[in-house]
Amino acid sequence: MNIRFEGAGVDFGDRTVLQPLTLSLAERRIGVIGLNGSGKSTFARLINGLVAPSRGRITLDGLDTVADAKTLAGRTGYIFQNPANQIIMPIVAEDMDFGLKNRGLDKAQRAAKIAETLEALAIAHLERRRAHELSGGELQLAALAAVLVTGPDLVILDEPTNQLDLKNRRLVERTMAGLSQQLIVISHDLALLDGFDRVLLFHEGRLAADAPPAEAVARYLEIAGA
Ligand SMILES: Nc1ncnc2c1ncn2[C@@H]1O[C@H](COP(=O)(O)OP(=O)(O)OP(=O)(O)O)[C@@H](O)[C@H]1O
Repeated sequence: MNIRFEGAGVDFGDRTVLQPLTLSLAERRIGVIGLNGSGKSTFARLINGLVAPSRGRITLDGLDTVADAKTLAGRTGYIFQNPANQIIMPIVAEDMDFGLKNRGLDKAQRAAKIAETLEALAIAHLERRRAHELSGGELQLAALAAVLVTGPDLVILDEPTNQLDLKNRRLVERTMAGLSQQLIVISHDLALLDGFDRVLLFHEGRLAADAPPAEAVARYLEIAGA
C-alpha cells in the first residue's frame, strides 16, 4: 500500500509526542527504531487508525485513515507488543475463526481459510492448541495467523521478538521473511531489520533518520550514545 503522511502529528494533552511529519512509504519491508518513548508505536498506530492525528492526515492508497476508516477496516493488521492480549478465544483455530465472523463466509469457507493460513505459516500443528499453553514464539505466530487469516495487505508488528529466546526469535524471523504482505516492524532487535528496504528512526517525537538499515542504525547508535 502507499502510505502517506501529510503534516500528520499527535499531541496527548498539551504534549506533542509526534511532530508533524510528511512522507510516503510504499516499500515492502519498513523498520521503525528509536529509544523508549520516542514515538514509534504512536507512528504505527496512526497508520492503522488506532490513533487519530491531532493535525494533518494519513492516507493509505489515497484513503484517509479517519474519514475512510470503514473502507480501510481489515486492510491493515496489527500485532501488539504482548500478543497474548489480542488472543480472544482459548483455542488457536477458534481465535482465527472469531476474526472471520461477520464477513459473510460459511463455516466450510472459514475452515478452509484457517487451514490455508496455518499451512502458510507452517504452524498447522498449533491448530487445536490452547493459546495460553503456547511458547512466546508460538504465541507470536498464533497472533499473526489470526491477523493474516482476515487478509490484510499491510501488517504492523510491534516488537515481535521481544522476550523471545534465540530459537523462537529465529522462528519469527523466518516466518516474517516468508510473508508476501507489506510489513512495518517496530523493533529494538536491530539485526531483525537487516535486509529491510527502509528504516525510520524516531527521536523525541521527530523523524531523525529515514535510510537503509545500516545507516539508520548507525545514527541510532550515535543518538543512544552507544
Ligand atoms: N494514549 C496516550 N496518552 C498519553 N501519552 C501517551 C499515550 N500513548 C503514548 N503516550 C506517550 O507518547 C510518547 C511516545 O510513546 P510511544 O508508545 O509512541 O513510544 P515508543 O517509541 O513506541 O516507546 P517504546 O519503545 O517504549 O514502546 C511517550 O512519552 C508515551 O508516554
